[in-house]
Amino acid sequence: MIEIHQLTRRFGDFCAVDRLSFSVAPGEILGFLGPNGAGKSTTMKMLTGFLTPTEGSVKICGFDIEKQPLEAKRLIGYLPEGAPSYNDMTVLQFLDFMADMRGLAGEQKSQRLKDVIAQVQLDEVLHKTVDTLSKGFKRRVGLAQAIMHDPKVLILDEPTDGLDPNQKQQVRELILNMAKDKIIIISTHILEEVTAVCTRAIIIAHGKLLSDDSPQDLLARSPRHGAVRLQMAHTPEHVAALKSLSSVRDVEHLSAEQLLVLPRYGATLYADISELIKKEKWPVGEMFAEQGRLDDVFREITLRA
Ligand SMILES: Nc1ncnc2c1ncn2[C@@H]1O[C@H](COP(=O)(O)OP(=O)(O)OP(=O)(O)O)[C@@H](O)[C@H]1O
Repeated sequence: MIEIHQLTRRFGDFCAVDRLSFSVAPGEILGFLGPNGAGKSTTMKMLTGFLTPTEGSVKICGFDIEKQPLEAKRLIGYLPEGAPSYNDMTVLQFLDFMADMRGLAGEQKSQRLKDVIAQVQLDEVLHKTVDTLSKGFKRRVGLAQAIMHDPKVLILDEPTDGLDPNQKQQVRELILNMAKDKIIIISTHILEEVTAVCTRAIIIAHGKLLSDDSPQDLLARSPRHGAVRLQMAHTPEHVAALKSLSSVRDVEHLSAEQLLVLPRYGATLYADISELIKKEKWPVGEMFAEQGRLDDVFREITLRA
């Protein structure tokens, strides 16, 4: 369990993180979201003991990060923002060094190095120095050092930043495969990351917690959630007939061939519209149920703050 209580960080008069409190349990993959400058990295740095809070506390599996830093840090793997340091080491030298730092030795160390290099797919760059790597490979080296000691807690600051779409997919699969009994916190402003890997999402802005929900519940707050898109050449009569259904809140004209039918709060449209189409024998090409858009919800929550 991670327990965060009233966590606050000020830089002079400026409050970057403002009394955040939340807990994360094993098995959860928490997406930590917020616009630029919201306080995500500052929070990650305090969770991992890199930055001292002005007020509040962080407990990692019962160990206070300030009072019992060694016990707490042993349990954490951290991928910070940006790239790993030690630029003049080769990837292999760097990972070997990190394995030593984490107390691995002998056969256990060799096996773990082999496994991590395979998991993060670093074979082709093992003998290149870190400073010559592309941004994507630097992120992957950072990820490899974070998981080296198979930590109970993984804190990843923008883990897929700079990766191409294939690498993003691989890293997300890796995170999902590791998640079983770990606590994983991912800071991101990429909303697709949340639906792809997270079981829960916290949204912050100006250092304050604004929302704490499952990705599904967040999506359900989208004005488009449950809307139905109809592919059909339409007339004002079609629109009027749709609007007369009690489950319909509004009908948006997307193009001459497409209508978006929005539901009243809590209503389900699909069956009502199907029935109308069948009864009136409308020439509908396709009909899609919309899931909603996380970026609409994110904008609504963070712009209101
Ligand atoms: N050492 C510092 N001194 C002064 N201000 C700082 C310091 N570190 C961070 N800040 C400020 O605190 C705020 C939060 O920064 P932080 O890096 O935590 O945001 P973020 O949510 O991670 O943003 P991004 O998505 O852009 O990485 C910003 O306004 C930043 O300028």
